[in-house]
Amino acid sequence: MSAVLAESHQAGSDPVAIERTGNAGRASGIELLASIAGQELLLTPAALAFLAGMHRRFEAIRQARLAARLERQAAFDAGALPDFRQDTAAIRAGDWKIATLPAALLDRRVEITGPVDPKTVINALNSGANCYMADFEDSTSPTWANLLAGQRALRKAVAGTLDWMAPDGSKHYTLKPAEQQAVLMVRPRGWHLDEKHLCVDGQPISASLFDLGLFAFHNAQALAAADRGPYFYLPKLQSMEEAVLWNEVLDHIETTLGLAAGQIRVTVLIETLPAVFEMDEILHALQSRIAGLNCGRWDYVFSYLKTFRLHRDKVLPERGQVTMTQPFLRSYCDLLVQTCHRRGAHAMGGMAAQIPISGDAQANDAALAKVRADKLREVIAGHDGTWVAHPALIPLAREVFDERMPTPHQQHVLREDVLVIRDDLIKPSLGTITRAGFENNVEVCVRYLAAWLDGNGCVPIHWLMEDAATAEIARTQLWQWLHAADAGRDALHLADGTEIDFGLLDRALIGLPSKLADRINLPGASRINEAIGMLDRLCHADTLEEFLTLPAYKRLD
Ligand SMILES: CC(=O)SCCNC(=O)CCNC(=O)[C@H](O)C(C)(C)COP(=O)(O)OP(=O)(O)OC[C@H]1O[C@@H](n2cnc3c(N)ncnc32)[C@H](O)[C@@H]1OP(=O)(O)O
Ligand SMILES: O=CC(=O)O
Ligand SMILES: [Mg+2]
Repeated sequence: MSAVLAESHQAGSDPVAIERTGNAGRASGIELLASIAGQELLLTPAALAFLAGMHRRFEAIRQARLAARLERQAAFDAGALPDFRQDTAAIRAGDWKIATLPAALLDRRVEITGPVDPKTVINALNSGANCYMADFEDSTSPTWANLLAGQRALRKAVAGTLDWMAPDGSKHYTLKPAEQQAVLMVRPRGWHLDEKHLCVDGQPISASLFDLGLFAFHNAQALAAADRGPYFYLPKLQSMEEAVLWNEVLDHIETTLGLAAGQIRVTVLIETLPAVFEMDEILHALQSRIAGLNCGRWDYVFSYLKTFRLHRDKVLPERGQVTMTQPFLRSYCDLLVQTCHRRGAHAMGGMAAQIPISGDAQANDAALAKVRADKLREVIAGHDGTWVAHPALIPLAREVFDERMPTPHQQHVLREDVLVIRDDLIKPSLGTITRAGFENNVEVCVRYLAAWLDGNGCVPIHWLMEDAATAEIARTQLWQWLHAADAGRDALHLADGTEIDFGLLDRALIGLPSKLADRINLPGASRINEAIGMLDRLCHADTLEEFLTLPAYKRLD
């Protein structure tokens, strides 16, 4: 084994054949289309061969699953409504449980999430939370540099050697001892995304396989030896079949890397409207390796909007009014808790968008009160744990869960009182669209997109955490409101009676640069005009773009 391989593959023996990049790599079908210093330590020939093997085995199935999404959406666009499946009724009716949970995942009352830069990784692992979800998805802008810096940071964190010096030398960050660290979980990007910098046989590899595969390749054995995983969060699934695909991928990884069957455990985000109708089926498809389901509320609202993009009777009020106490979101959480606990899985709560507000005690108290109310709602509903966006929120979330959940989890709360039917899950919420709500959607979208294009995937805007999922809600609402008048239908109106038309959008976009002019330190300030142009095009397009990050990724790197 070469020095590089010996350094980069902790297991000591290569489980897969080695191929080479460069000219020889092109001959082997593997091409790296970007280069940053030190990447060869992660993208070793063996790691690349491992990723290529997964691509060759699973790419056609991934494409079939993505095509199935479009087919299903075409039916929704034609008027069909999502519902529980008839062909899987036996799975829902059956009496079965998921595999016993590992000790490290029994008590997950507070999970912190955050992007994968070294400082955040250290702060999150040291934060006192039970778990840390290292996020390559909603909160990471997937520049090549961010992805590889993240993989490198996580690899060093698993090895216990990660440290980081603030650029001005003012603080040296080091990890606490392993037993005091949060349990690491990693969230790869979703099935819809490609990783354009790594091509196999002329095709870009799936971003999910790249993120998860590379992490597993370098860390799985060390984590397994410490009985700490590997553990993953799986995002944006839309169907049982997509869970089957994940299960096959994870089986393959276990076999190839010599892990015990079922060593990899996953938590699936239920964050699309179609998936809420297949929760039992998703648990069943991943029965031997699932640990829980999570209410990914922001993408869930985005998915509701997207699914019903052409359903005039399902238009939601402005973003700020679509809170978790709205009946359709309450039903989603209740059904998730009931489903999980019936099967022996954890029912994880989600993320309140409020973050601590520095320099304004009153506003800070109000923000924290909202987070507290959200966590209280979750623990009362029967959730086994929750998410926080910021370390300062951990004590608050822990206090609420400790008080109401004296046991490590509350799987004994079966929620047999819950009776959720299809119509409960698709009921639109009442409310209004105000001028401020419209303009806020425009501002959030532009500022988030600008930050993302600049390599920053999570930013505070007006003291709310904004990431890809929250920005998607703003973007999709704008498109839906603006296109409500298509095909000769009546336009929608703001609460003040103004018709929602493209003039309204134009005025909001034109006014933005001057509104933000004195904020030169805004994340992504130099990309604001580009973001304005993108939002303008996305809103004018006749069809709704599936994901904001698909066209945006073409402009990255
Ligand atoms: C819809 C979804 O998918 S939710 C999941 C995805 N979203 C997330 O994970 C949100 C993660 N949160 C964040 O990225 C950040 O909290 C932000 C961007 C919202 C705010 O960050 P900042 O403006 O840096 O916050 P602030 O200045 O108050 O940070 C104070 C300290 O806490 C740290 N910190 C803030 N958030 C986190 C976090 N999530 N994990 C670890 N450390 C964090 C900062 O690094 C900073 O550390 P330092 O004192 O050592 O310099
Ligand atoms: O990933 C979480 C969400 O709310 O979206
Ligand atoms: Mg999400």
